[in-house]
Amino acid sequence: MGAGKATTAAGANGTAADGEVVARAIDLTKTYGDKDSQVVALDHVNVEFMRGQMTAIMGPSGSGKSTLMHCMAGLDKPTGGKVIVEGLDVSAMNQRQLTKLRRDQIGFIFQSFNLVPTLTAEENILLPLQIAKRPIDRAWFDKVVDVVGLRSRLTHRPSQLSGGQQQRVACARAIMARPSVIFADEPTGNLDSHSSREVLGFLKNSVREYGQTIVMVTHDPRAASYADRVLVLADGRITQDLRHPTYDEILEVFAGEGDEVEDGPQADATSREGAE
Ligand SMILES: Nc1ncnc2c1ncn2[C@@H]1O[C@H](COP(=O)(O)OP(=O)(O)OP(=O)(O)O)[C@@H](O)[C@H]1O
Repeated sequence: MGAGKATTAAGANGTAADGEVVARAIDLTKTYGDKDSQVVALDHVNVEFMRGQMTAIMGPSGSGKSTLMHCMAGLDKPTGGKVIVEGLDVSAMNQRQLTKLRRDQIGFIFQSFNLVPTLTAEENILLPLQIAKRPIDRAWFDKVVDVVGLRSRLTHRPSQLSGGQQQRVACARAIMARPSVIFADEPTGNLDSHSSREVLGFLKNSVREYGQTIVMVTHDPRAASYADRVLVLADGRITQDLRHPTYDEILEVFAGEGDEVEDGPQADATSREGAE
């Protein structure tokens, strides 16, 4: 692991050095199954996510990345410990409170875009606000649409858009409600290198320009190199916490772990341009 000037390893306890905490896990534990066949997906994880930062979560398959994100987002109940988002104890919330939290404070971007096929791009972007009966800030909508470069595609349905364009619609939808934190689960997993760069560039831009907080699970070291911080999970624990690591420093962490991290044509071609 590089420990150069730009890359500050903050130990493996996930405690960030500075800034305002948006979300934190305290002693977070998640087990599946019963005593005889128990799987420890998260093993006493302590981590803080800071406002205005993009954090990538990496690690081998089965290391607990999705479980961590789902617990942080209130989609999954922890077995032990706590999740706090914007000072609210997510782990203690009932279903109604969780629905409100996910509606008001949290944005999601999935690998499979999750757009409504019968709605236009514009309708998809505005849908969560309409469901929540929240007013639509047209000036913000215009800004977001211009940043994602979808102005000429607003009347198109998902089937009439490329994968990258569909994912940019999903990004716009997530950011439209100005959530406290966006959780992205392999947002570039289904995209070619060009579209990946577009989507990552947009996410990075929203962090830089609007102070958006993003937590993104990825297997792609190129995608992770866009992040301000890279957390590495192994066996349900945080084993590395890297600040502004370069692509090479990220690769070094996984050196010798074979096929656990993508370094194929897509990863190779996803340049870091726009990442800094
Ligand atoms: N619903 C479930 N029931 C039982 N075990 C589960 C369940 N969900 C996850 N697990 C187990 O918990 C562990 C962590 O899974 P998780 O999906 O969080 O890993 P991951 O790092 O996201 O993996 P991947 O990169 O393959 O998506 C794995 O051993 C997995 O098999």
